[in-house]
Amino acid sequence: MSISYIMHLVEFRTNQNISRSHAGINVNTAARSGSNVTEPVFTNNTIAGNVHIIHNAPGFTGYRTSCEKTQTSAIKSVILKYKKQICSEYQYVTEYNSLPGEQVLLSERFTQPLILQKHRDQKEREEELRSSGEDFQQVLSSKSSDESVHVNSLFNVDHHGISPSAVILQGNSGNGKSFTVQKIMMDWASDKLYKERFDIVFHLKCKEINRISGRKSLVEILSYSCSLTSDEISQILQQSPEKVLFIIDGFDELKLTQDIYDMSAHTDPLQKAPPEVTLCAVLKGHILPESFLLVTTRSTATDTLGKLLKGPQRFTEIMGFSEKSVEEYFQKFFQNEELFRKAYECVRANETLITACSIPVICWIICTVLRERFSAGADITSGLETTTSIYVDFVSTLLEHHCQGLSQSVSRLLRSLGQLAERGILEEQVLFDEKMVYETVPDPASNPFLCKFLFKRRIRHETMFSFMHLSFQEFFTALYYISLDSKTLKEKLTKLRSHDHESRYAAVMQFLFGLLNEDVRDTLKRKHGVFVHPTTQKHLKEWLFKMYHSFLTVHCLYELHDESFAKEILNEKADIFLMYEPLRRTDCWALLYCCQCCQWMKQLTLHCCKLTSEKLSMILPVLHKFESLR
Ligand SMILES: Nc1ncnc2c1ncn2[C@@H]1O[C@H](COP(=O)(O)OP(=O)(O)OP(=O)(O)O)[C@@H](O)[C@H]1O
Repeated sequence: MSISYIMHLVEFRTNQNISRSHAGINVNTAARSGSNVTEPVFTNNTIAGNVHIIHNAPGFTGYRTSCEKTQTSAIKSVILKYKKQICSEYQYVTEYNSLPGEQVLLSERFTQPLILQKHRDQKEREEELRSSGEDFQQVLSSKSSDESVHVNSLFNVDHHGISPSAVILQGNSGNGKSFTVQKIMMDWASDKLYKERFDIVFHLKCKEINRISGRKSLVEILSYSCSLTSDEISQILQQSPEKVLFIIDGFDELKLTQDIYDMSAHTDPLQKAPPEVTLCAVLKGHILPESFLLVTTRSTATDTLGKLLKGPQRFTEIMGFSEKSVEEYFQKFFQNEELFRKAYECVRANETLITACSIPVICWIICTVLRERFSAGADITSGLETTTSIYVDFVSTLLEHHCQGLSQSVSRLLRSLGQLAERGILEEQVLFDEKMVYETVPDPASNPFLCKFLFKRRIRHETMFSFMHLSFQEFFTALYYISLDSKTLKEKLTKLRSHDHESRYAAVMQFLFGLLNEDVRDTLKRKHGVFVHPTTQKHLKEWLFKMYHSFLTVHCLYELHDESFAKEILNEKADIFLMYEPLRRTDCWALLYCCQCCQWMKQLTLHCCKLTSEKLSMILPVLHKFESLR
């Protein structure tokens, strides 16, 4: 028998006794029951003879032999090669719409997200979920000043002088966990991060581990996911386990089986077991207890992870982008000052979108659609993509790229989310208890649109769920309403309005019109099997004729983006626009779209702006900008 790598410890096991020794200089052997050791021959790395060998037996603390010293430099060169390989692979990102071979440099995209190192309480959560626009940015920036943490200090000692063995990095879907992991890998491999701290960093993706079949050891699992051979990995793990970092991405996606609780603890990196059992042995600290862990997860699986993971643990959360990071992202994306300014101003003038931009994947969607518009030479004054279309793109992106093995059909999932969202709006809730969620959504843990929180309630924990932001709750309500027949919809809207939720009602109405848009309707039907009920479209349009709320009308028309209908409505209802309500800066796009559709609207708007009440003056700089773009 020969083994191709040096063993630090070799166990020769007989049926009766086990004797251990440290290889290289001092090896004990014993015969199998009833037989002899048949002339074992030890030649450098080769051991011949009728012997049974178990690698890396527990208890090994690391002897440094002269032989090993030469291997240390061999290992160094293996790690160097590994780092080079990581750099060449991780320097690029493949975007969701990339064609084969199309890639973007990570450095041209990556923008520092806001990472907090604390659990927020119920009040703080509610505040984040309900605020929007400038208020929302204030909420974020108040946290960024004193509670934010940089990736390079994730493993630093705390004020008790304790450094964590395992760091949890929680974040909502699309908030940038995998992207941050890619950046950490890239920075480590290029010696910019954790250089002294970790000799080696392994990156394991849970969704890939799910696809591995059969029984596998840790070394085998690692060898599938990186360029190193099993032998190289074994050597590295044995050399200095306390300098090993495992980054495990997407714990929420790991398919856990009963085996992880039933199987006896295994401690050997070469012992085979179902892949999830092997991985959990690493998480629990049974295998390589001295090593370090960074595990990313959505909030829906954080409690399970916390129970499995070895200690001391540290909890951190990716909050997404602050206002400054959104601007930086746009700048990086467009790499052209004029286009960046145009795009950023567009988004800033839309309160809902600028708030949603704290979710990095939304920034990517918006920049991508705007770039397409710009390159097609679209006239910017015709407006940005509608808010609804961006939300639909977001839903499609998460369903297509961030969902593995949904337990139900997409249309059912969306419907159940809509029912939960509606109930929340009627009951004025943004946080839902478990009972309420399980009554409507069958499998909330695997739902990428829901977030889960644990709150301390006296001596217990309480689990609550929410949408990523109140605007998503409003969007999913509208998505549910749009497929109802006109009679039911009418009842629902009446109820919504009578609950005195004027701003919720207005937001749902805007999304409803956005969902009526022809392109959006087509996407929903084609991709997700969601149909607009035939009677509903007619009902909603009729309703708009009767509505006496000038700015809600303008926003609904903008979301619908049907020019001839907009003209018809505006001419019909000219009288309601003679009395302008106070303008907000965020009304610009909708207002300008209507100005485009109807000449008198434009004159009226400019006339009103000349009246310059304090609020009207807020809109002027933006209006002038648009005028100059013409
Ligand atoms: N820090 C960032 N800088 C630039 N873009 C980012 C950043 N974070 C995320 N993105 C963009 O958002 C997209 C989604 O991010 P990512 O895949 O990392 O989310 P995630 O948190 O891992 O989601 P999930 O939990 O669904 O797997 C990325 O493909 C990228 O376009």
